[in-house]
Amino acid sequence: MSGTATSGGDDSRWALEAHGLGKKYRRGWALREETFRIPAGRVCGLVGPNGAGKSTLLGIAARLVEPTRGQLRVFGRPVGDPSVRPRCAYLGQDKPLFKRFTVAETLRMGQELNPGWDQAAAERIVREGQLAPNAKIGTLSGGQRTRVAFALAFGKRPDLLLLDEPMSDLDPLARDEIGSLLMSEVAERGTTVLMSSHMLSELEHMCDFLLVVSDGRVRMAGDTDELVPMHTLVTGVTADGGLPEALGTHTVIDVRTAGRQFTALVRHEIPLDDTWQLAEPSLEEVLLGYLRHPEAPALLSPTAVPAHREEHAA
Ligand SMILES: Nc1ncnc2c1ncn2[C@@H]1O[C@H](COP(=O)(O)OP(=O)(O)OP(=O)(O)O)[C@@H](O)[C@H]1O
Repeated sequence: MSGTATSGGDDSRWALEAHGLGKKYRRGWALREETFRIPAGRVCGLVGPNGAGKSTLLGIAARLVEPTRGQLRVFGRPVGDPSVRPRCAYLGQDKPLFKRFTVAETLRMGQELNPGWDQAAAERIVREGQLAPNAKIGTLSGGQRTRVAFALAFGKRPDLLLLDEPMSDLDPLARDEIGSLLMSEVAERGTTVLMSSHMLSELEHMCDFLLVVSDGRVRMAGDTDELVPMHTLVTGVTADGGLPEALGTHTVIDVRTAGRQFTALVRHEIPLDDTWQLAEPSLEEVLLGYLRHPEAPALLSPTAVPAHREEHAA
């Protein structure tokens, strides 16, 4: 849990707490009045298909998008509270930087705008990418610009880091390096990270909490350590081309068949019949099951469900 939360009291245990949070655009709901929470000090993977509502949620947390309904609390405070902004850093997909600024001028701007600025941390990130301080942002490659944007975000020393597909244009070495940096920030400072990504293997490696969204709805949320063991991969022989009847007493999320053999991802409420071959799935297998079947019943672990809150002060 975070050792950096400063607002005191129980609420600062939760980095984000959404109550009936919704965003409606002209064409419809991007986020459909959802209720969930993310504990402080965790690395939370935000997963979902294109158009699921991930950027919308990150945008609301970064105060770039105004919610239509409900409220979002950050470390126990309403997202619009002036105390919230200095504690958050946001890295969007488009990474807006001033093209005419040099790398050094960009970091200087970060220093001037952020009272808790850590110049050494920001410079280290830039140096490790062999970026010349006098290089103009406009002359950098997409991945190099991403590195500068990361330097700005880390230099701010935020308690909450909001990352929208942060590593999509980094080469494998840079991905690995920035990923390690992220993990050491979390370990050393208790920083909370909410990170959208389509790279399931990367999420498996980095995240200890998950928020899966599809069509604006939360489909799964909670500790990976809680969520994954609630599922079993069941392999057996099909009965008349279908699933054995006995499997029907469980929640079957996804089924794959090859010849007469089936492999089903099952959410088990009671122990499974051990005449089948049973195995614990990987996080990636669980995520793929829920992504393939957004109609599967939602699963929120108790950690991800906020206590009822009467007041809705915005
Ligand atoms: N500014 C906007 N105006 C109108 N509709 C929008 C706007 N931003 C997002 N939407 C719509 O809201 C829905 C959710 O979009 P969002 O960008 O949050 O999805 P996403 O999960 O981040 O997708 P991706 O993985 O492709 O980045 C989509 O249907 C999108 O078209």
